[in-house]
Amino acid sequence: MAANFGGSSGDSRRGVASPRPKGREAKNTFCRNVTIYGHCRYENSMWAPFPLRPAPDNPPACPYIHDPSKLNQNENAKKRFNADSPSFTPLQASTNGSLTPSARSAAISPKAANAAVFTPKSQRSSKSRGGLSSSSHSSLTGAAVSTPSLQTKEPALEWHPQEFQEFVPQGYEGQLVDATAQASALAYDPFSSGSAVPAIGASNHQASSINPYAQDPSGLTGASYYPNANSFQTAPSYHLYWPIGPQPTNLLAYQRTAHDFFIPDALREELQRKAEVARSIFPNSALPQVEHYHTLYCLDTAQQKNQTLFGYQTLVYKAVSSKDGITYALRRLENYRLTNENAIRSIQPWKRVFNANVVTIHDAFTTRAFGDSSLILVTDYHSCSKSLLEEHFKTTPMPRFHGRQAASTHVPEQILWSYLVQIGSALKAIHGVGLAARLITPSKIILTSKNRVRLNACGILDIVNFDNTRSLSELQADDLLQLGRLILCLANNNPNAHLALQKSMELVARSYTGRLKECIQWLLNPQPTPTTPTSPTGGPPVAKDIDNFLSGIADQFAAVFDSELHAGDVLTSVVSRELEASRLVRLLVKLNMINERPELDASIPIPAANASSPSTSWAETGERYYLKLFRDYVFHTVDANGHPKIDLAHVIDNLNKLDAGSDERIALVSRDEQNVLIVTYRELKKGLESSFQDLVSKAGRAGR
Ligand SMILES: Nc1ncnc2c1ncn2[C@@H]1O[C@H](COP(=O)(O)OP(=O)(O)OP(=O)(O)O)[C@@H](O)[C@H]1O
Repeated sequence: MAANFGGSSGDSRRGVASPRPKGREAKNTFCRNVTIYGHCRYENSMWAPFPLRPAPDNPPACPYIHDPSKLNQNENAKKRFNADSPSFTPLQASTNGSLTPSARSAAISPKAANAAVFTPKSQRSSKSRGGLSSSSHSSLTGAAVSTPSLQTKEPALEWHPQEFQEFVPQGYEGQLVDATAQASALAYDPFSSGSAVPAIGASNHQASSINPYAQDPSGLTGASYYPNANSFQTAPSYHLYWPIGPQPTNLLAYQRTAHDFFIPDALREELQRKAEVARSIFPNSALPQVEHYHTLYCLDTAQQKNQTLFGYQTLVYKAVSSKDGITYALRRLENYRLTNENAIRSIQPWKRVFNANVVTIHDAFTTRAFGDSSLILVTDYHSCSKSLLEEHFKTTPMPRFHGRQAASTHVPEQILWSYLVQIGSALKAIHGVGLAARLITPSKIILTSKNRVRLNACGILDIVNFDNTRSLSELQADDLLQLGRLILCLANNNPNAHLALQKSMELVARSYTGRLKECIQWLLNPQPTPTTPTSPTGGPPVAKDIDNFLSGIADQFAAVFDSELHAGDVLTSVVSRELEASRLVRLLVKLNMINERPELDASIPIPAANASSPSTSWAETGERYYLKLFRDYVFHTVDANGHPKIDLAHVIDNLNKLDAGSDERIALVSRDEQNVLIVTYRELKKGLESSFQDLVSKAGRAGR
C-alpha cells in the first residue's frame, strides 16, 4: 500500500505526494472516493485497529467511511454483542486481504457473506452499471473507488452510488486492476535506474513506451524506424532537469538557487539591455528615411567630430531595413561628392569579408535624403557597442551605457594580447582577399561584448581615397604599423603615445613582459628585423606580413582560442538550460489552452463526451478534469495553514515530469476535497496530448 491518504506527508520517494500539504491532507482522511488501490483499511481486517467484536456502544470508527453513523445504524441490528461470536482472527499478510469463505462466514453475517462478489469495472459489461458495484470499479486511473471490498463484506450499508458522480477518464476504462500490476506498481521506484515497472495495465504500458518521443506512442507505423521497437524502453529521464555541458561553478547543494534554472543574471541583463537599445527610437525624430532604411536613430553622442580620418564629418545611425526588418548601422559622410563611379564599386570586395573581428559591410550608396549629398555605408549593427576610444581613453560619463564611466586604467597584458590576436585574425581575412584595413585606430574599433573587438569603418577610405596611388603591399604594411601604434597607445593609456615613441616604449618595458614589447617593436619597425615578432632568441630576417606576424604570436593565439572555447562552452550550457525553459513554456501553453476552457460546453458535440451527462462541460470531464486538478496541484499549492505556497522547484519538477511522462504517481485532490485521483504523469501526459489534439481538431473544423 503505497498511498498514504491519512498521513501528514506523502511518500515522496514514491511520488505519492498530496497536493494539499498537511492541513488539507489531514482532511483527505474523509475523502469518499479514492481512485487507486482503494482498500478500506477497516474492511481489511489486516488493517483493523482492534478485533471485530465491538461493544454495542462502542462501534469501530472507520476513518474511510464518510458517515460512520450509518454504519452504526445498520450494524447495530445485526451485530449485537454476543459472547458466543467467534473471536477475530487476523488475516495472514500473504492473503493480502482476500478472505477465505470459512473466515468470512465466521467473521461476518451470513447475509454479508452472500453478497455479490466485487468485480472490477473492466470485467463487467456496461449494462451492469447502476448497482452498488457499478460505482465501485477500481480502475487504477482516476476512477472513483468506493472501497470495493467493503461492499462485499457489508452489503447492508446504505451506500448510494448515485450520490457520487462517477469519474471515468477517457481511454482508461479497459484497464484492469490485476494483482501482478498492482504488485509491480507498489514495487515501483521512480528513482531507481531500472524503473521500467509499469504502473497500470502492463500490456498497455509497454505498447505506449515503444517510442518515448512519439506524440502518439500507440501509432506503430514508424516502428521500423526504431531499432528494438518491440522491447520496453524506459522514458528519458530529462525530467530530472540535467543541463549538459561544463558547470561554470562548483556550488554546494544548499547553495543552489532559482538562478540555477535560468540564464545568469549578468548575461540576461546584457542581452536585454542590447535588445532595449536596439529597439529604442526618437519619438519625434526629424531624421528622414534613407532608401529603404527607416526609423533612423543617431548613435553619435560625441560633441566634437573628428574630420581628419576621412576628410568628412561622419555620423553613425541605427536604422531598420524595410526589406528584411533587420537593424543596421548607417555611417554617413556629410557633403561627400562622388566623382568616380568606380569609387563606390570598390566596396564590393568588402562584402565578401566575413570575419568575426570585422564589422560586416552590406552596401554603400549616395543619397540626398539629408538635404546634402551624403555617402552612406551600411554595416552590421552591434547594439551597445562602444569604441576602444570610449572604453580606454575617455573618462567622461556616458549616459548611453547607463552612467558607466569609461575606464582609464592600466590595461592587463592578457587583454592586449587578445586584441592583438583578434585584430591579427581580422587582418588575415582582409589581406587574404587583397584588401587593406587602412584604418586601425581606437575610434574605429568597436567592442561588441566583453573583450570582443571588431574593425569598424573598413572600406570607407577605399571609396574616399579611390585615386590613392599607394600599393597594396604598402597599405598592408601600414596596417601592421597602425596595429603597433594602437597597442602602444593602449599600453600607455594615452591616445598620443606613439608621438613620443622612446618614452612610451620604456613605459611598456616597465609595465609589461619583454615579449609584448618585442611584438610592438616588430610592428612599429618599418623594415624586416632579424627577429620574429615574439622570438626572444632571434632568427633569420622574415618578411613583415600578416602571416609571419601570426606565426610569431602562435602561442598567444592558442591561449585566446582556449579561453574563447571555454566561453563558448559556458554559453552552450546556458542555452541548454534555456532550452529546458522553452520546452516548459510549450507545455504550459498547451495546459492553459485546455484548462477551464469556457466555450467548449455541452452544446458542442464532443466525440469523447459522456452522453449520459450532457450538462458537464468539456473542460470539466474526462482527461480535462484531472488536468485541471493537476494545474491546482502544481500552481495552487497551500501550506498547512492554507497560505499560498510559492515553490518554483515544485512547479518545475512537476512540469518536467509531465513532459517526460514519468511513471511516478501523484494524488490529485478535487476542490471539494471529496475525491482523490491517483494518476501517473504518463497518464496526465497522454490526457494532455489527446485533449490538445481534440482542441486542434475543433479549431480545424471551425476554420473550414
Ligand atoms: N556598427 C556599429 N554598430 C553599433 N554601434 C556603432 C557601430 N559603429 C559605430 N557605432 C557607435 O557609434 C558611435 C560613433 O561611432 P564613430 O565611429 O563615429 O566614433 P566617434 O568616436 O564618433 O569617431 P569620429 O569622431 O571619428 O566620428 C560609437 O559609440 C560607436 O560605438
